[in-house]
Amino acid sequence: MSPIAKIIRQARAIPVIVIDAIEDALPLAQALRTGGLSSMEITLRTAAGLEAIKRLRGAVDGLSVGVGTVLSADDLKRAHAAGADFAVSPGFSEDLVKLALDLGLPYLPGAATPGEVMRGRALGLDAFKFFPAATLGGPATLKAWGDVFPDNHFCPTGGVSPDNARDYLALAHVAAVGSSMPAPRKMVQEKKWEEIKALSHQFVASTQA
Ligand SMILES: O=C(O)C(=O)C[C@H](O)[C@H](O)COP(=O)(O)O
Repeated sequence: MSPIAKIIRQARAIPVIVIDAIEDALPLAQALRTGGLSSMEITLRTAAGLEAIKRLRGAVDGLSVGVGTVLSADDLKRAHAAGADFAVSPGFSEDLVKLALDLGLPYLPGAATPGEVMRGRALGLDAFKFFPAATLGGPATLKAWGDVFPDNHFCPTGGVSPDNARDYLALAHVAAVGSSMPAPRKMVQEKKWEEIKALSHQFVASTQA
């Protein structure tokens, strides 16, 4: 199993974070961790994302900090330099896969079709983000993928909630689920750390058997 497959299998529940204010990084990370989460994916959708990754490097015990919305080689290089533990893209790019391998950065590209999974496998990958999961057919699509890619590890993201997380995780090749549910952007902006802690608990509970 590759390092990224191990990371997502261990995490099981991955919160996808959009952060606007850098001073929110630490209290947010602490709320997620206290809520039982062991990883977070900080997207590069905002300027504060990269700085948040830098600040959180090794800052919260037991919390691995990944980077999300990696769209370019530059994104990947900057995230690596910032100390990201892993990187995630919404889609598939051979160039990014090769760069991540060169950098030695555990990398989870998105896959929306079996063809993309096959291209990733050809480069030695064994783990993929299935995005956007709900609109691509949800657990039913991943069940069909499991018949042909039983040795791969998937992280469905997009429309995942405590109501359907178990439907995904019941599939052996689903290693983890990703969701913005534990820390909605507005709630982070309003610094509602107690609510985020409670939602994190709820998200974690929904991923347990
Ligand atoms: O930013 C990225 O790199 C993405 O891939 C998108 C996020 O993973 C989804 O937006 C989360 O989806 P929701 O949990 O339905 O809000």
